[in-house]
Amino acid sequence: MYVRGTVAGEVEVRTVSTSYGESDLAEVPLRLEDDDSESEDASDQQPEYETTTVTLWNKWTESAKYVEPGMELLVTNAKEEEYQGETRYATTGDSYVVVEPTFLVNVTAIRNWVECPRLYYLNKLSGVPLNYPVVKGTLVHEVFGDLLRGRDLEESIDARVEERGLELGLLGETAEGVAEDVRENASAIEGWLEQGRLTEDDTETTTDDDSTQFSPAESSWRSEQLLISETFGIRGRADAVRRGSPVELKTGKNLKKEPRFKDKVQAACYALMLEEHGGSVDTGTLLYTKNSALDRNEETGDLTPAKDFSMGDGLLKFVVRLRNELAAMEIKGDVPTGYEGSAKCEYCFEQDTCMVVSGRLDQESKAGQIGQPIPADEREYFERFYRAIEEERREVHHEYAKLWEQDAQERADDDRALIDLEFVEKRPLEEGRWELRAKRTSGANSKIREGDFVLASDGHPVRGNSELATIERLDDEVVLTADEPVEVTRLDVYPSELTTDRLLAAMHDALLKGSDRRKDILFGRADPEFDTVSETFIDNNAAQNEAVTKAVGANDCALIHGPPGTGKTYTIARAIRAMVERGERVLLSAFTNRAVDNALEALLEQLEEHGEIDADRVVRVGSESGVREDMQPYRLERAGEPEDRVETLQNAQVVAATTATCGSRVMKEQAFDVALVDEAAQLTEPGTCAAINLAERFVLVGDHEQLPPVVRAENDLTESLFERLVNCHPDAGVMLDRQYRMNQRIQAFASREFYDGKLRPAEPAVAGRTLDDLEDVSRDALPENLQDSVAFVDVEGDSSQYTDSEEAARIADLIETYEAAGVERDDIGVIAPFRAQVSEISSHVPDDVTVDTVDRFQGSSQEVIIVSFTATGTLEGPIFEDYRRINVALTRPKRALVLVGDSNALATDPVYARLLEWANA
Ligand SMILES: Nc1ncnc2c1ncn2[C@@H]1O[C@H](COP(=O)(O)OP(=O)(O)OP(=O)(O)O)[C@@H](O)[C@H]1O
Repeated sequence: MYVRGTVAGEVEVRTVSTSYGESDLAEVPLRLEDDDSESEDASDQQPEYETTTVTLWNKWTESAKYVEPGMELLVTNAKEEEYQGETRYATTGDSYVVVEPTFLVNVTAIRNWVECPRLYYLNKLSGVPLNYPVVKGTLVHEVFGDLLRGRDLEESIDARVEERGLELGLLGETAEGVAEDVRENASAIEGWLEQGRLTEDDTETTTDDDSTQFSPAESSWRSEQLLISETFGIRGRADAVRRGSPVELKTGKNLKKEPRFKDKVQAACYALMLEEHGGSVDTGTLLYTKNSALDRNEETGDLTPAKDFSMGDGLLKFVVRLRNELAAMEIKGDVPTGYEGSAKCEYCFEQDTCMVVSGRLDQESKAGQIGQPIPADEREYFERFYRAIEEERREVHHEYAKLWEQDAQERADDDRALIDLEFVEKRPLEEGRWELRAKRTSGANSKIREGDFVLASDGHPVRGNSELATIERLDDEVVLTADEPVEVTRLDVYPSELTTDRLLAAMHDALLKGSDRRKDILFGRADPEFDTVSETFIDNNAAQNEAVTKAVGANDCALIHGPPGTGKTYTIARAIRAMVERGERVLLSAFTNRAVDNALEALLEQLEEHGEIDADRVVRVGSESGVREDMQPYRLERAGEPEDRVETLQNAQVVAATTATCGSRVMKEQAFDVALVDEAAQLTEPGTCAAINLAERFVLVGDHEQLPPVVRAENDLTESLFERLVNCHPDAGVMLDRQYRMNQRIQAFASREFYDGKLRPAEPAVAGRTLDDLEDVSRDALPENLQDSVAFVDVEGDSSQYTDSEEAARIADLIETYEAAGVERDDIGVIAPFRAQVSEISSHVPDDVTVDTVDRFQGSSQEVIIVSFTATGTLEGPIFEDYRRINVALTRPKRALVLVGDSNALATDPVYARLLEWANA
């Protein structure tokens, strides 16, 4: 049986004499998890939990040593015991003990940890840099996967090397040289597969097409299997699985008979997960691809590339204990010193880095320290943000847990899954991958978008057959590409730690690699300096001109505060043009792809008008699905001849990419004179650092009165660097105060409430905008209350918390009314606070009316905006969470704004009360 609960007190470890001799045991007081958490009164009352004692025997006492009150503990195959009238539990010979099972540890992290816990920590801090061994390793893995899927070796090598043209170019490698290296490694794989075929007969002949090639049989081989364990709190991707057993590929040599211990540990992690999913694993295989390439005269030892080992119970348990040690340390927020393990520092390749990091952060380390620590306030900052980023990581883990904690319908209702798909077909693609098609049986909403990486499964993303797949098309039908032919009936959002990893690396780089001057600015120890620039850049808008002047003249940084519609994009484009004219290399970045493309478009327009640079010197870095159609010609193709690819990037004077992409290995190799970051108020501090780390000076553009950074946890990440610096260095900032969007009456409330009344229409034509300006629209055809540009429609509403069908119905009527007056449907937008209400309204109104949450409307505008407040009774539930959201909603329309809600409910809040007064005026 499973015993699971929260540790309720101190854990005692002692030694006792038993009939088998001396044994260690640990007694853990555990508050058991309630099995019927669905019980009716669960929401009001803290259910009574039962506290019991669980005895962990022998080696499991090692894990008990890390356990602290409050941590979660899971014991499998436990036995029940009666002790003085009380039910207790104890481990058996078949038990596993898992500390914090919802803390999902990556298999590579466990592998690093067993090598040295400090190495694990260092890798986490700095990420994996761009270097040849890493890229070559990836290539060999890709070719291995291709071979397993039956692709021709030479074809695979050529294609894979070409795909990585850009990275190889940055490393100064040639395609031929790399192909040769990969071939050397791959021949070992091919030879071994060939041998396997002869002896094991786990292949079948494919007779389709005109080829009579052998290919590994679907049933016995599988390449790249994604595994997630809900029991052991481990996840990872096995390189391959053969007859249910893990096969790991290592692009190195190993002349011993046995696989390396850390490699065995890695394979054992996969074995644990395969067993959890119903398999029975008794061997693991490590494939050392360098072995067969060695000259037999030079080397002695065991030259066979493939080394099998038997997967013993002891090893599997050891692996779980390692994982427990790591998870417990992370939960406690401790930093490993290296003393936890037995690695010898003098043999470690990372010794120097280790000592430098330890010295700079003044951390205890087995390797010792070198150099002076960074100042105390920077160390405090490091610790604070490290903790915040780790909290964010925990939230990603909770997203994973929802894959099994929520049922399919709950996931669908949460917009995290598309369920009930009808599988249509699987089609092999040329490269050995598969195209999968499925029909949607409902028009349900979800967060899943074209280009996304998702978990495609035949029913359950963790327990069923599932695979990572890319969404190629998403309409009535879903078209996916994947490595394995899953008969997909369900898609789940794939939670990724990539963003978290990159935040950590960006923070690390800012503090440990940033210049002293940069850090003086970031920590408020020095004031930003500006050169005098006398040129006039924009002659019809003084604030914009000042902003460009500051951006161009800044030695350190400039901050442009741009309320809605004030020409941020235009100003950015003008500033970049001026920088380019001065011969500077510029990074153009933003939180979203959309903002990057908008700014790029505005820049290209300006450059074209002034014939200043040829468009070849502008490069957009991003994925094919991320970059807007009309910007595709500027997108940097990664595949190709290495030298040519790298030249295209290095020659670019303007490089445009999202801040997330700025944290990629390729972008981290780039250097710029200046980084200009749009949507900076929506970025966390480390998120902003990812971009500004790459440049000598920086310009941030944003509006901290609109949406804050998107983070899952409530902590230091919720305030943007932009906002902090605006307060810390007011002289470096300029506020754009003339808006080109809203008619006078619409902007009045937002200006007064959020911008000290400073926001004004840029021109009389803007101030006097009405629906009458639109072709074939007459306001006279509207009922009187809608003739004004701002109207309030009072709806009592229903009592549901996240939806309001009465409001939805009234909104559908309003849309009809506007249509009757000549307004086009696609000129109308509807904003609601919750996704549930978005769905509700969508089901009432025609498809071509955009209905969405505030988040999706940020950065765009519309002729008519209707806002659904979805609140009745008291305003206890968060309607728009915070006022910044309502600011965004109110500042989207150009000509008409209609607020729909329950006036009695709204009047209970002072800001909404003022809003009502304005709307009803
Ligand atoms: N100085 C200017 N003179 C004339 N038109 C301008 C000027 N500045 C901006 N505009 C116009 O105002 C409109 C809004 O500008 P832009 O798109 O740059 O705004 P924004 O601040 O980026 O908007 P958002 O708040 O949506 O991010 C555009 O049509 C732009 O051409």
